[in-house]
Amino acid sequence: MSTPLDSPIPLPLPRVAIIGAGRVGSTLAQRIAEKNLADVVLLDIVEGMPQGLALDLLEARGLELHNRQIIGTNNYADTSNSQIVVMTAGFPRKPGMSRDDLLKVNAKIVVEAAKQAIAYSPHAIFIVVTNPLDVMTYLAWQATGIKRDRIMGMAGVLDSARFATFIALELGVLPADVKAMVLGSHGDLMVPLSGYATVNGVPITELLDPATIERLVERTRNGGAEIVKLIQTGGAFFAPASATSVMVESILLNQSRLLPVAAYLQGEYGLDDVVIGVPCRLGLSGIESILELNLSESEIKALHISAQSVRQQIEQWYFSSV
Ligand SMILES: NC(=O)C1=CN([C@@H]2O[C@H](COP(=O)(O)OP(=O)(O)OC[C@H]3O[C@@H](n4cnc5c(N)ncnc54)[C@H](O)[C@@H]3O)[C@@H](O)[C@H]2O)C=CC1
Ligand SMILES: O=C([O-])CC(=O)C(=O)O
Repeated sequence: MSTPLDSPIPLPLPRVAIIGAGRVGSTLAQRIAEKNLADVVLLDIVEGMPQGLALDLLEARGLELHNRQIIGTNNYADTSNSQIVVMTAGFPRKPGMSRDDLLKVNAKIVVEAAKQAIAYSPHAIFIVVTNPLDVMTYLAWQATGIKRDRIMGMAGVLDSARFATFIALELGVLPADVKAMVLGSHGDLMVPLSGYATVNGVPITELLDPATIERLVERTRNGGAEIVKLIQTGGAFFAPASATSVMVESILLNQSRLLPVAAYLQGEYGLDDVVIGVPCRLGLSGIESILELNLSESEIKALHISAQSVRQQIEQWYFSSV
């Protein structure tokens, strides 16, 4: 006779749907599978392409020693009951463009795709990656109608990783020893917090002079454009995929990590009805809490200027779409 212990009910494997199987989406699929975090459904409008990428990733499974399922599809029904939906569908910018130049073309794609995805995964947590990031996250939140703790944008983890990289390169220390935090919108008005950047707990203000820190801050603000200018045909995707996978991991493994995440604010930092990067705890329920740091007057001012630019973009979109 079997007991419940003899025949445990198999737990459903976590599933992550990635909408948009381009460079960021497909690299993220690889990261998630190889970190053994979840099964992955890669969806794109281009026929055959996500299926081909999924097959390619499957053929690497035995070599990479994981056993995660990877499905490529053009059909939202295949994304059903995903725990997380990551939105990477849309156009990347080309040299000379700002992220905001993508607003019109990507808004339509993201709104439509978010509506389709939520219909099949009504309990999913959404992570938006498509640019312009903060506005796309706001529009996806509206399109899905889900609570604010279940929707967020990826930008701060990437921008902070870039800031940490430039600090590590400047000082010749291990990147893993550098911790940095970048808040605000994902654009020229982002707010790198130099006072919170440390090398194993030692503030960088003790290690670098103000002019050098300002140079590294400027390089961070320009980090995406620097890569777009070099690649020419699109933007960064390795580090963006890594940054997104860190968020996915913190949610699925309930790590409750404190990460800079684009979140819908309701009064935090004196800001309301806008999406902007702030420190959040990420766990199984999505955004568990938003941490309000004791920022200096100039940092708060910079955050508000950043939020104002996001608001203007949101208004511009609604104005042009009525
Ligand atoms: N938040 C961030 O820090 C970052 C944001 N990005 C943004 O992520 C987006 C994707 O970048 P890449 O992967 O490099 O671009 P990509 O061009 O390589 O991939 C985009 C994919 O979206 C697909 N797509 C377009 N319309 C679609 C629809 N309606 N439904 C499903 N799929 C659709 C395309 O067929 C393409 O495969 C861009 O907007 C880019 O600016 C990229 C890097 C970092
Ligand atoms: O720069 C871009 O267009 C892509 C992006 O957001 C980034 O790499 O930070």
